[in-house]
Amino acid sequence: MINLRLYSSVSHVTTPIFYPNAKPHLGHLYSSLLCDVYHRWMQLNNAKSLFTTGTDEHGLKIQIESERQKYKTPLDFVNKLYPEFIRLDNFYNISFTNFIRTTNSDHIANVTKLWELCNKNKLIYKGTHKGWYSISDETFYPESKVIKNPNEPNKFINTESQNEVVYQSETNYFFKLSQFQDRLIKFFEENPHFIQPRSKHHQLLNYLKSTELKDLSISRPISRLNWGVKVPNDDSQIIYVWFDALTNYITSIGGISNVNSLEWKNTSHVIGKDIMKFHSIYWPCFLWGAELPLPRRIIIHNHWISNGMKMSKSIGNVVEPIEIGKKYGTDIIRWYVLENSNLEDDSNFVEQDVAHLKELFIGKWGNLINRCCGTKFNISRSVQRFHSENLSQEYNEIIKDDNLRTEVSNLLNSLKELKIVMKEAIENFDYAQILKLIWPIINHTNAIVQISKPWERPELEQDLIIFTCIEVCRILAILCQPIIPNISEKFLDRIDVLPSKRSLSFAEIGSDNNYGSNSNSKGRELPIS
Ligand SMILES: Nc1ncnc2c1ncn2[C@@H]1O[C@H](COP(=O)(O)OP(=O)(O)OP(=O)(O)O)[C@@H](O)[C@H]1O
Repeated sequence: MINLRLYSSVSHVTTPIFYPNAKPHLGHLYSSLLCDVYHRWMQLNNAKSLFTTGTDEHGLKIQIESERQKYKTPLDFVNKLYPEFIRLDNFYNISFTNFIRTTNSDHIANVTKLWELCNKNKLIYKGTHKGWYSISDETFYPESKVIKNPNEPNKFINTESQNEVVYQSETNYFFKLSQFQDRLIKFFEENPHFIQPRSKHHQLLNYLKSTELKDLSISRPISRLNWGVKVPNDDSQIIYVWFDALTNYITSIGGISNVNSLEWKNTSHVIGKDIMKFHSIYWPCFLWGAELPLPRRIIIHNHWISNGMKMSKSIGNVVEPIEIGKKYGTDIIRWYVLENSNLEDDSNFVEQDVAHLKELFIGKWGNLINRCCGTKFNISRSVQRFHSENLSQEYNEIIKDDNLRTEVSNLLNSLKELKIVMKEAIENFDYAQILKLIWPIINHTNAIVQISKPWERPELEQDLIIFTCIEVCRILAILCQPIIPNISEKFLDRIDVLPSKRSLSFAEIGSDNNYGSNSNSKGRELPIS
């Protein structure tokens, strides 16, 4: 049991678990970043926050790739590749709290248990399955979605993902998915926020209303697929990789016995649109089939594109995130990726824009802090003098210039507005909206230093202007910790903000009455270079 008195709330966010069939790329980093910012924000807000990621290690795609690369067993193959995902996370400060590997024994026990619960409820039966299977997508496609491959006339592809399909006929276990069609439609209609963004909710609802759900094959004969969890009481069949993979979300909260927990009720699954059918249709039905509650919601994001196609391990059209992070800095990439994407649209990676962003960080934001830390000023004295939540009287009395007073008041209003927008935007994973508001605030603060020339003003006026500008820098650095943890830390260190005063409650004007003690000394390093 969680002691809620210690926390303002409880939250759990998950990335998809990724196939370790090759090294991760920018797309994987994107899903992880969306979750990391949410998780860090929750923690900054004093919430108990869990963050699950991991690797989906079973299935035909892994089996085939491991054979192709001449590994002794698929386990040897995934053992070699799963650390690459952890390496990427560590490199980018992705602060997951739980890493699930589907080859772990506790996970396998959960998959077996979920199967048994669905079976007990008479939702699983044995039958013959004929159809077009895509190994790459690990799914069957209906005849209507299969065409000849225009480049290789002897082969076939499906029209959804364009990946190759092969015809298979075999004995499988089936899940009675068709029974859940009306319940799904009703649930989506009554819970329009379960699938976000709204466009995806409508897309799924339209699909469900126009397409008859067929029962789903949820096992493969061991002769075709041997790398996976065995069907309980039938050693000749292996459980379908999606039934296995989706269960990881329950493994991460401590297993099926914990699904009535607050963590589960507050779980947000973040996924790419390529896997929305599995999460939005199959997953709720598997859970209902076992009489288990659903998570809070599913957040679906679009893709990073390269050469006009989804960036993908199998195609190889990828941006290598560690290389690019070494070149520009991980926080610059974190910011770039989040500022140049949104859930609704596909995004293109443009390296020139990353270089430009880095210049902005150094030339605008870093420079603003350096200016305030100049030896002509005294941040500590300014803070001692003016730390107060309401400075309007001081501004009226000390700053005689009407124009400057108006500029300062507008600046402080945009800072307040940012905090309000941030709360809602983070809840909706809409980070670009926040980041676009930050540069105008920095530019505005720089302009105020430029036009007011505090170095030419009497001490009291100078201190008030410096106090205002450095408060903007301090508050922005506190608010941006979830997005750029390293750079924010450097900024806050540079102005000597105590580690105990970096939580969200200190992101208010005047809330820290004691910082900047040594900031205007000569010889202090630049915050970023
Ligand atoms: N181009 C992309 N843009 C955004 N997210 C992506 C992208 N590629 C993968 N992802 C993330 O990874 C998930 C899929 O993981 P997976 O390991 O199957 O990646 P993949 O590169 O598409 O793999 P493969 O090419 O082997 O099919 C997506 O749902 C999404 O969360």
